[in-house]
Formats: sequence, C-alpha cells, structure tokens
Amino acid sequence: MRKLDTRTIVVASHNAGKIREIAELIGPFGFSAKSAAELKFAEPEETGTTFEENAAIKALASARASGLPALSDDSGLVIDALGGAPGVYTANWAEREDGTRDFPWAMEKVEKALAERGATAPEQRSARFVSVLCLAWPDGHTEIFRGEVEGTVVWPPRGDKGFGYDPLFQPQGYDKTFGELTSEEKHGWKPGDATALSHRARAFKLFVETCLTA
Ligand SMILES: O=c1nc[nH]c2c1ncn2[C@H]1C[C@H](O)[C@@H](COP(=O)(O)OP(=O)(O)OP(=O)(O)O)O1
Ligand SMILES: [Mg+2]
Repeated sequence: MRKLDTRTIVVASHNAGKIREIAELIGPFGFSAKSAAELKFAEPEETGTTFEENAAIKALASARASGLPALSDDSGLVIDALGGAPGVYTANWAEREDGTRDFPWAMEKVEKALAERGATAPEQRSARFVSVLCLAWPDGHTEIFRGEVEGTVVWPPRGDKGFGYDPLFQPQGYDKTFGELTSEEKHGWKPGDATALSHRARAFKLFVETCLTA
C-alpha cells in the first residue's frame, strides 16, 4: 500500500461530469489536479473486460504521459435483469456511430431491453452503479478502490442534475434519482464522514483512507 506523497496529480478522465465530481471530492484536500482532457492526452483504448482492468489502463496511461501520479475512474451501471449489462460497456451503449454520446437514447435502449424481458416492476429492476478508482504512479505501481451503490432503474428518467445515466437510477432508500439530487447529496460524503452514497464517493473514501490518511 503506497501513500500519495505529492499534491499534484492528474485526473485520468475525459468525462466532464466525472472530472467535476472528482474535483469536488478532492477539493478539500488541497490538491492541484489537472485532467487528462485538459492536458490533451489521447484517450487510451479501454480493452479490459473488468472495471479494474480499464481503470488501470487509463491511470497508467496518464501517469506515464505526465510523470505524475494519476487517478482514473472506470464505472458503469450493472443491471441484474440484463445479466449485468451494460456494465463495463455502459459508455459504449451511449455511443452513436459518429462517436458522440447520446444518453437519452442510451437510457431508452436500457428501458427497451428491460421491457423485452418483462421487467416492469421495481423489484425486477434492481441495479448497482460501480466505480473503480485506480491511482497509478509513473513507475507502474497501482492502487485500486471499488465503490458500489444499490438501487433501481426507473422509467421515465427524472431530473436534470448530474450526468450520464443519473436520471435513470434511484438509490435504495431514496425517493429521488441521482438526476434529482444535488452533487453534495449524490456524493453523500465529505472528509471525516463515516459513510458515502454514490459509487464514486464510496470508492473515493477508500482512496482517502488508504493513500491520504497518515
Ligand atoms: O455517476 C454516474 N452517473 C451517471 N452515469 C455514470 C456515472 N458513472 C458512470 N456513468 C456512466 C457514464 C459512462 O457512460 C459510463 C462510464 O464509462 P467510462 O469509460 O468509465 O467513462 P467515460 O468513458 O465516460 O470517461 P473516461 O473513461 O474518460 O473516464 O458510465
Ligand atoms: Mg471511457
């Protein structure tokens, strides 16, 4: 287990919504964090079959390109009635032929797949959001943290906060979707808190406890 011994890191992502959330989570720790998007790093091909593999590919690419520690996030929506799909292919499900992302269309695809399987009742629509964070150093060392949050796929999508599939996902115990929660509510965590809500905040809390706390 390696501690982070610098306050300058790269956020190894090209997704604006994720970059904003990671910036919010890391803000109180006084980091200077530039994203791979800002640094104009090429997006590495995500050839892994697990969140862990893809997170490591992205973090190692940014760490080697920058010479700095890099923190990546590989995430997705895992739906039980779809045998775990879209899972590691959650971003691919939103990709149009021209390479642009269309989330309203992706959410309709998810709904069609659930309807085809007759999964209309909430108890047939259980799902979890998964986030795997990887902190990688230029020498190839990696630390991996996984966070998950259980919930239900709703239809129609609700809320215009957040990003991606947020309007489709209602976390267990809440009557709002991630799209209806503020980002503070979605994280459900600040430094010192014993619990977190979102998959990303749960993984981030482990990262803090492992790599930032003395
Ligand atoms: O909290 C979330 N709220 C809504 N949607 C989310 C969330 N977390 C992941 N997602 C979706 C977005 C993307 O379609 C896929 C992750 O794909 P993933 O490859 O990890 O990210 P990405 O390609 O968007 O950015 P990048 O790889 O540059 O970090 O899951
Ligand atoms: Mg990606």
